Amino acid sequence: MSIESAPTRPAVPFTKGHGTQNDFVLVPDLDGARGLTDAQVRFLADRRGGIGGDGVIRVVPTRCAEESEVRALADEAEWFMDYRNADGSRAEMCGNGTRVFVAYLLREGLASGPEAAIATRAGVKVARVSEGENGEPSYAVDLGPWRVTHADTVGAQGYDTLVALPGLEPLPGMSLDLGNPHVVIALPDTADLMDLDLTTAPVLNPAPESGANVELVQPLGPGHLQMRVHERGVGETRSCGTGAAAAALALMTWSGAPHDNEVWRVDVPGGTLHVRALPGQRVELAGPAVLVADGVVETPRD
Ligand SMILES: N[C@@H](CCC[C@H](N)C(=O)O)C(=O)O
Repeated sequence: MSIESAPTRPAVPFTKGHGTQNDFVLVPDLDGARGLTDAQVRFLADRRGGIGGDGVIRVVPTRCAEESEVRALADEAEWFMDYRNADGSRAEMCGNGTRVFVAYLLREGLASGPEAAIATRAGVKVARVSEGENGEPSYAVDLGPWRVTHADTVGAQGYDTLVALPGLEPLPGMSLDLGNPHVVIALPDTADLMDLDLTTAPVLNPAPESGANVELVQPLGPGHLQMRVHERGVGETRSCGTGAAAAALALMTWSGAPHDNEVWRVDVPGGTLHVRALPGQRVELAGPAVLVADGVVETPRD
């Protein structure tokens, strides 16, 4: 095949952004005509052959979403965060992604703020932007309802899963639903969180049907914890917003029950997040969002 006759590769505009270094490639699809194949998502997320990110977010009108349950949200939220993990799989929610998505909408004049409602596969989420302590914008997102997944079967401590990690005895974990699935494990004081090998996925027993994001946590003091995470569809990431919320809620639950408006600081390798237990079994996540670059990339077709 001559170079002249090589098929053209679709040119895709993108913005690279991150929230506490959980990084995303955002692709505007403002009339819903573009779509993204799994291969295009994997290419965009590829750190060597593509742009690089833990996830890919298509910015698309809610009325153009493929899923009818999402289209039904169009009256409440104009824009849909079509979230895909780096392996191409679809996720219901991404806490850090919601902040970056709203930062993008505001920058592009697609929303006016200070409050913006966005559609996700786990319902409508409302974000409020304000000036953070460092003078940079801070985004607080009502992540909506949460629950301990196996509430009917759990023991007094709420453990329902055993988690195997390289070099450690199996540890008990608690499953939580934040729109997407999480298993939170409190590490013993004797284990060094930073030393854990998360290059392979922790093995869960029983294995959840749709997989899970796994958070390893250690309390650092009252209302303060540190966490590492292995994300479903990605691998270890430097932060996970819904994971930070799950971790804080698990610790609140283990020490009784969350109090209304109780706030926890969550330190992750990529920065710091704050989690607030809202009245009515809801939860809020607050943190930064940064847009770092814009460009156009030629992608494979499929
Ligand atoms: N990083 C995200 C979660 C992204 C989706 C997750 N990997 C899943 O498959 O559920 C966050 O900030 O919440």
